[in-house]
Amino acid sequence: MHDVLKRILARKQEEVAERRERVSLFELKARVASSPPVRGFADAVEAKIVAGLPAVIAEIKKASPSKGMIRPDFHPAEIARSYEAGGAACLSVLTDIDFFQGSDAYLRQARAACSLPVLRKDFIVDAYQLQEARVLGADCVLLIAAALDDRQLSEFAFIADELGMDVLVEVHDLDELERSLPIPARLLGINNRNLRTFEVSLQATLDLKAMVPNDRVLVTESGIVAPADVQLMRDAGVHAFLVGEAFMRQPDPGRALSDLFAA
Ligand SMILES: O=P(O)(O)OC[C@@H](O)[C@@H](O)c1c[nH]c2ccccc12
Repeated sequence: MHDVLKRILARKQEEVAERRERVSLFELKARVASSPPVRGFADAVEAKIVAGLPAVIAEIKKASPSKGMIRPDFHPAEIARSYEAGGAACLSVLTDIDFFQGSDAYLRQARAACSLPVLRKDFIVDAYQLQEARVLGADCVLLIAAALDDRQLSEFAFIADELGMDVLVEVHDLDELERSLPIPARLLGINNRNLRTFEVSLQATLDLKAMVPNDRVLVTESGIVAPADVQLMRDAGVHAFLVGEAFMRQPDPGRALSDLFAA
């Protein structure tokens, strides 16, 4: 069993060092000052739930380390418009280059094409990436508990908040959940995929659900592909979903979204 997350994080440290060479933190902070206002990400998720609707964070993902190429014919702006028409609450855009074939440009293109709030889906290991996310137009960032120690988690959540962005804290097991609860993030993601082994089980959400306080919005992440999966989550009282692959494999991703959540 090789630890994929470890490899991704090692490479990410190098990538951040390279980026910092090209654009200094000083320069980046100047760009933050002239960034357009954020769109409320957590607000958009909560608005759907309050209205009795599923809150779907629809992901724009070309490829992944576990699945390889998912969507060769890949046009982020078109996908964003399709998701918006299909009823998505928000978008999630992969920006990691080396493992997910993502790009900062994809986030910019997707956000410019619609009015939905956007999550920068990447492996944040350095505060530099938070400034970068804000400049790119991210309305929310992902903080992965498995990738960060307690100090980084709280520090990065604080900085994201200062930059006006919402935070989705992601956990996969009880230890990570307990470490994440002191973080005042409104959105708590339970990843059904273990990022070290890529094994997926919706049981992860069901097992941890009872330990999530009511003041957090629980987002179930990964492996939601069929109406039965959606029903299982609804029966457990989970109403926010992060879904990528199931939509990306269909010609019309927004149609796939409304079909999956129609029942
Ligand atoms: O394509 P799926 O199985 O619907 O999963 C989407 C999303 O949950 C997944 O891409 C994801 C969740 N957490 C992550 C962290 C890094 C990279 C990717 C992810």
